Amino acid sequence: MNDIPFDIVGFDLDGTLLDTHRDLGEAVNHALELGGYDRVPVEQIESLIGGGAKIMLKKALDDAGGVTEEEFRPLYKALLAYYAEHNAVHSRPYDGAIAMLDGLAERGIKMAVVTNKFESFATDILTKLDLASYFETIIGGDTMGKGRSKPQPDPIFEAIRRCGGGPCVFIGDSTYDMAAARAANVPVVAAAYGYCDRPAHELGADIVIESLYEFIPALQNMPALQKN
Ligand SMILES: O=C(O)COP(=O)(O)O
Ligand SMILES: [Mg+2]
Repeated sequence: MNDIPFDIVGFDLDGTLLDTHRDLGEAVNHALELGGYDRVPVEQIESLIGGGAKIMLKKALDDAGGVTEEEFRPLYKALLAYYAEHNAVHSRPYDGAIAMLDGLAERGIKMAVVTNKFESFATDILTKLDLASYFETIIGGDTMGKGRSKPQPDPIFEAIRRCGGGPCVFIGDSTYDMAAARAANVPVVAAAYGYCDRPAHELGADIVIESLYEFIPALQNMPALQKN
């Protein structure tokens, strides 16, 4: 029986379902080294995650002094090539993720991933971690076309559509997620354990959780704020 007031749950990926910062950090460091810059601690990369790989590398290079568009392009290409080969070396679901996904599946909830990663990377990682089958659809930063990724609402609308419609709640860890969910008019939960580019309680979420074990209990207590 479904005891939560939603039929659809949309998930951000990096910093929400999966701890991916080490693999992303290694990819950034690969590009930094190629450009002749010093490596940075992978923990430092966390706050750069959320807007996709391009923004992550841009921010890392800005911190290192900045580059021209011409210098940027080959480094970005190198990052993507490296990440394609090393995207699930250290990346793992957060504690409580599997039990939570099973709990939602038992309730007949349709689940979707809405990430700013490239769709192919997201699908590849979730497949390698044996998690892809939980999801009705995986929508990446490139799925909807240019200018239509989070913080735009488009990928959330598309996820709801692909899940057959119905009341939806979204969970994410960054300002991109909060803005996208607000623009799509769906309630939103903040993952305080993630890479929050702002303190979790300042993200403007309806609810803040400290671990994925808290997610289903939080949903049970959440009124259906919106029928889509
Ligand atoms: O890789 C990123 O920067 C963003 O990914 P996310 O949308 O899954 O957090
Ligand atoms: Mg995220």
